[in-house]
Amino acid sequence: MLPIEEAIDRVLAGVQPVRENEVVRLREGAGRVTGADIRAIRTQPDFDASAMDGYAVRATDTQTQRTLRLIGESAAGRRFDGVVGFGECVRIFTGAPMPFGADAVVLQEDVDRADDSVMLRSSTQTGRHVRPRGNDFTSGDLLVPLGSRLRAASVALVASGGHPDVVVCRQPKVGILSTGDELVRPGQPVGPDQIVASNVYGIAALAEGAGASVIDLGIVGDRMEELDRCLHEAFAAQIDILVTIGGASVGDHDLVASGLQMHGVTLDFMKVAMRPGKPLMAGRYGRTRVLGLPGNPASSLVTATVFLVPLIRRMQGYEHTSCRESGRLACDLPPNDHRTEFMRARLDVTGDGARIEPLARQDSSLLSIFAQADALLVRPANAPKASAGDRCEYIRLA
Ligand SMILES: Nc1nc2c(c(=O)[nH]1)N[C@H]1C(S)=C(S)[C@@H](COP(=O)(O)OP(=O)(O)OC[C@H]3O[C@@H](n4cnc5c(N)ncnc54)[C@H](O)[C@@H]3O)O[C@H]1N2
Ligand code: MOO
Repeated sequence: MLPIEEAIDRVLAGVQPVRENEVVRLREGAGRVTGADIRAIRTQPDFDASAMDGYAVRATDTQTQRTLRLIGESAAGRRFDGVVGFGECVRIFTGAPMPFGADAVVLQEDVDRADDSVMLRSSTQTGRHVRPRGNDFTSGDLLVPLGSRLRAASVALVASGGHPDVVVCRQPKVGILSTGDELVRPGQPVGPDQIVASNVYGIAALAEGAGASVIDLGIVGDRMEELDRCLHEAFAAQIDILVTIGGASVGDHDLVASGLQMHGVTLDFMKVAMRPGKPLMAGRYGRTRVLGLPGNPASSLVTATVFLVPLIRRMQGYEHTSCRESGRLACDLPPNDHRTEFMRARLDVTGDGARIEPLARQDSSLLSIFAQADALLVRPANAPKASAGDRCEYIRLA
């Protein structure tokens, strides 16, 4: 059986980022990867602006004059058109353009006012409480470089730079095919001996969270002709990654490995030294990467977290695909065998760092337990017994 690190390396080997660009509305841009350098097409602010509510003054005047004459008002969106002369001031509000002649703002808390007379309690200096033109950025400045994931602040920055749309890389396209005679869709009548196909929902959520677009390719029964027809349709859909669920093990009805091979998929490996998720296939069909995940719900979610998410990240150009963090065990653990174990666990992050405690039941069919887990505690292959307080690695679950 292949060690997990080697299996991950082999899945990621030679993966090229998707570099086909498309233009999306900015509201759809969050989480996407930029396909070009994004430069400002305006200057922000495009005028010297007040940073406070108060009075726009000529700083030098305040060295000699403490009483100034109020000659108008500058509000955000509606500037004062005149010029501030010697001994004069203008009422001003945060974000409003500085009037010509004025070069500082005195806070309203620091004056006494009687009608058109404004009495300053102290002098001020040039530039005080003024945001100069271009304080944030200037037209032509690089706002977000090519290949960056657009976060909340970056989409706001791109908007501020004057762009209603943004050039992004096409998302990696993942097709998910569920296999098994026993499966029906949620909401459909569940016959005797049938269960609801649940894995596709969890895996689609993981894939979309990692930045992919997902097509649900449906459910295929345990018959070779049916599987072959579905694979044909799947590859015709121009997907970057095909994920199959179930039928990956050694039972008489586990047809996926032979079905994939008959269809022309080159399988690189079919088993990994991990728990859960031992029956795991990886291969290629032309430029499409193929992952054959096991059917047990926890096994499929763990293998998707460990293999599919990094593959999607690499296809978006991320070098760092591993999301392991370090914490301390909350309890003792027995020695591990030759399979790296991913234990569904509770995470408690306090000022002293992360404490991590595996949940009591680790059976790979238990979605109710998985849904309570915050993290996967990683027990390396052949790890000796460990004690509460020992360092350990974990993968935070989204
Ligand atoms: N003799 C052996 N038996 C098994 C081995 C082994 O090494 N020798 N490996 C076991 C391990 S480990 C796993 S994991 C499972 C994986 O088997 P498959 O990938 O072939 O999965 P299935 O048999 O199709 O299904 C297993 C289980 O999961 C349910 N399932 C399947 N698809 C879905 C779905 N889309 N949503 C929800 N649940 C699903 C299915 O009904 C089964 O209960 O094999 C062990 N056996
Ligand atoms: O390795 Mo299987 O994934 O335990 O259930």
